[in-house]
Amino acid sequence: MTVTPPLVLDVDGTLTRPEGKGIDPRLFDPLREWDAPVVVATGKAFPYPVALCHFVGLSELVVAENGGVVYTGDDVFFTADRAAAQAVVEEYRDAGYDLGWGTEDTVNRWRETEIAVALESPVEPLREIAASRGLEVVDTGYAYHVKDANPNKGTGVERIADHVGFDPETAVAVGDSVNDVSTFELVGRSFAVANADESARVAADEVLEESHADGTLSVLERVRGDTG
Ligand SMILES: O=C(O)COP(=O)(O)O
Ligand SMILES: [Mg+2]
Repeated sequence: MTVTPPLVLDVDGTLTRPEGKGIDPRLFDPLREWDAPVVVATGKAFPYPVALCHFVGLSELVVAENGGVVYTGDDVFFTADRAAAQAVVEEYRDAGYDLGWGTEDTVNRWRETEIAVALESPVEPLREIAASRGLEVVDTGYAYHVKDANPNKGTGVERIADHVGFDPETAVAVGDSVNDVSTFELVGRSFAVANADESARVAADEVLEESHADGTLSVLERVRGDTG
């Protein structure tokens, strides 16, 4: 008899299909029917994971903005300040660079605690300006995130686990990039999908043979407890 573990799931590169084809719908039913808490831990702005949970029919247990925003299902916590990141991007813009998202910029529009910059934009000047203001730049493979070094996905998951009442040591995490290292370090068992970056591969207990959502589906098969 095995018990179904809580899950901590990254989104981009982990629940998605390759080549920008969005979330793999084969995950919807197993996640909705998962017999333990499912925490979505992402670098995306807060509304994105909330909407994902809402439309898939999951409880809203959300770490957004790489730990800057945490929703326990009852309370929202903001653990970093957008103003500091905003100052970095103002200086970056003044130096002639662009965030790369176009005029409406829905990537940052609802972002409360950090700012994301497109991978097409030059990263070295961004890193220099961020460092001079005590912030860091995290490259997830999907965007550069200008953020406070302190909160991370792991601190957010810890807060949710405490509130919901599970031991992170019993949880299983799946992810693909450096912003998942903190959750991999927190939980009892961690998996990097085959498309994961070097940091995630090194931090994970196991690197999967399958990539993207195929990898996550294989983890669900393996760790799901007996129902009877
Ligand atoms: O927003 C990003 O850059 C990456 O998002 P993720 O943490 O869900 O992979
Ligand atoms: Mg990811």
